[in-house]
Amino acid sequence: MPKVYPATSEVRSRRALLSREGKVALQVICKVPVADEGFVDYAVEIAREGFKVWSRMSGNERGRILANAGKMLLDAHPELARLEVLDTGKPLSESGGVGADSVQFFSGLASTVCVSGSYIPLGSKAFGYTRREPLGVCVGIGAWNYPNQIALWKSAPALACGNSVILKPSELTPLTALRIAEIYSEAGVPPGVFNVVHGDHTTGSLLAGHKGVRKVSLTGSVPTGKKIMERAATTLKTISLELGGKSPMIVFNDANIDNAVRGAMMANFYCQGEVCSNGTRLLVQESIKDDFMHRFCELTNRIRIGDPMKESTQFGALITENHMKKVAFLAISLQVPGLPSCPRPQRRCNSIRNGFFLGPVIFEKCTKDSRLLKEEIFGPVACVQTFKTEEEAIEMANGTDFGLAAAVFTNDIQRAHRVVDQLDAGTCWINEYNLSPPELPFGEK
Ligand SMILES: NC(=O)c1ccc[n+]([C@@H]2O[C@H](COP(=O)([O-])OP(=O)(O)OC[C@H]3O[C@@H](n4cnc5c(N)ncnc54)[C@H](O)[C@@H]3O)[C@@H](O)[C@H]2O)c1
Ligand SMILES: C[N+](C)(C)CCCC=O
Repeated sequence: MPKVYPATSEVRSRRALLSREGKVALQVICKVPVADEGFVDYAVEIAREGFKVWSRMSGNERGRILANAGKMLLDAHPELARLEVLDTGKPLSESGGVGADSVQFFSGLASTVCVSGSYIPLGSKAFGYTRREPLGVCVGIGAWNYPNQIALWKSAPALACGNSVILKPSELTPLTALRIAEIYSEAGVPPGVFNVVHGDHTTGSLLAGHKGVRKVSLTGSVPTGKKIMERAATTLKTISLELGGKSPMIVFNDANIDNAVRGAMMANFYCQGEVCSNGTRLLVQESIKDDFMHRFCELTNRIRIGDPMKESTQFGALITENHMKKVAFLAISLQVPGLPSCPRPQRRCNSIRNGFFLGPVIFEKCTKDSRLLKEEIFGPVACVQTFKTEEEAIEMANGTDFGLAAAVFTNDIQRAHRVVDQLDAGTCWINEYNLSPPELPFGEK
């Protein structure tokens, strides 16, 4: 059975969008416990027991179980997608699915490079060897925008290598982790190996500082990353941080403009703009700016905003009222120095009374030091700037404290690779945006 901890005295409720007979309403959909210190200790103890069993199995045995889980997760796609819509408010067409492929991919690696070491000859009389060993209990702490994907991207490689996992999903999106735990368990993952602990920053902090935990992997904001780094340092545990971004997308005048506009849509308005790697700083070469803006605004104004449970919806609700207010402040109140080019910054979708809907916004007159160009907004707000030369584009692209992702749109393949080589970003795409198959690493530089 998956380890689901019993309710504590403190209970947090969750309001979410429910779709009934075409009407969208805000309702409490579940209550989850917030794990306190006692529960965190309990979870770590259970995970250590699970580790003893799992780490002693051969990579091949683990791989077989994970392959089974990967298939079951794929089959459960419709259900996981629906749960993710309930949790997040993002459209069904953009939910779930992403993640099962990661479990399938890592299942295939479980008995290969993940676990093999090297043989080192030391003359004729001796040799040395290295071993790759699992760490022990690994903690995954998740953000709310991709709950399925985060749970699976974190657990798949850790489990393939023989670690046990404690996942703490975001307190805003608790649902899918529990179903994923059930599926892992049904697929044959032994008790204590994949565990879910619910809670907020207090629970996350307890896990990050726990002496029985060997590694923490966070997907979240930069401030949280700094706090986790501090907490993890108290026990010298290793960490992986997947944090925020303010990524550039460069469009040169020789690019296929329709493809660049498609890329800009994907890089800004997919998942209501709540994507870490989004290319929210659109750098467009001056000579094609008018054409680009015309087509970009036209497509943006055609986005179908609405009930996230409807297959035809392309743009759902933001995660919480507070988040919507923050995005709206930046997108509506902070119109410095001009009005948005694409006039769609309405607070709510007209056809939906409830829910935190905020239409897409495109700014094209941002001054260099505008907050719009510096801060991660994490909502449907795109900023367009122009450049004259390749050198200028590279300088503008690198003018950020973040370094998560970037893209270059051009038909000149030599220029594409030359520019990518000079970009300070962890993931760079050419004539594409936000592709992230499991075969490729994803993350900060
Ligand atoms: N790089 C990536 O792969 C990636 C992917 C998705 C989201 N993100 C980033 O996540 C952010 C949005 O997500 P969010 O609002 O949930 O982020 P957040 O940092 O507020 O919270 C993330 C997780 O950390 C926990 N947490 C918060 N404070 C903590 C603390 N002091 N100690 C331990 N745990 C703590 C939360 O409970 C949550 O589970 C954005 O900045 C976005 O760019 C990054
Ligand atoms: C799969 N995407 C779209 C690249 C999202 C990765 C996670 C970032 O928020």
